[in-house]
Amino acid sequence: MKLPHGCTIRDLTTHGDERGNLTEIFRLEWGAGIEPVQWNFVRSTANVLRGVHVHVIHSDYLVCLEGTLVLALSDIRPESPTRGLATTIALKGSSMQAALIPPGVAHGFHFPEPSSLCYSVSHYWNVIDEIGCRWDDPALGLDWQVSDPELSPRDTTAGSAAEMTRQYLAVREQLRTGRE
Ligand SMILES: Cc1cn([C@H]2C[C@H](O)[C@@H](COP(=O)(O)OP(=O)(O)O[C@H]3O[C@@H](C)C(=O)[C@@H](O)[C@H]3O)O2)c(=O)[nH]c1=O
Repeated sequence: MKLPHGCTIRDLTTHGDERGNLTEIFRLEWGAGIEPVQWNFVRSTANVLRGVHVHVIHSDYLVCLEGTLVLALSDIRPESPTRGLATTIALKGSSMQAALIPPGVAHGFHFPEPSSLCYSVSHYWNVIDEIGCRWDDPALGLDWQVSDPELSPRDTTAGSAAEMTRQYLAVREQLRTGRE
């Protein structure tokens, strides 16, 4: 499966015994492309959809611990070799994988069943870095296979993918010039 440039999916090894099981979900030495500063734990009820969001600053590193996470990715970076590439991948708690999403790759999470997600970020949560759009805007190129998901108020009133891209580029430029 082709992923947007810089995204990775890593298979994790689960060690089972009579008590249950244990899975290492992150080691710095794996070179996963992130040095986390914050970890979040998220529970979602069935048919919740979070996103679509894109970040200018931070990368996300996520593992579905229980249930199913359908991860949707859409590359909005104008300079990316995979610009416009969009795909969906099912990550399962029963066979854990870790996904890395770099800045500029718009993403959404759909949970078809009650699910738990653990994710870390490369930079502390900052509302400036929370840019989003309507999850079902056709311009994202995503084949969600979802109807009428549960959304947050913010995601329900989000604008178009074109507006999200404009905002992403404006914030990126603002941060670049602010650094100079
Ligand atoms: C993301 C985040 C939220 N919050 C708070 C804000 C709010 O009160 C509550 C729920 O936040 P949100 O509605 O923004 O959560 P959510 O819609 O799940 O936001 C997440 O969506 C996925 C798709 C991502 O890409 C994440 O980076 C993040 O944007 O938690 C924090 O305190 N720290 C955090 O790191």
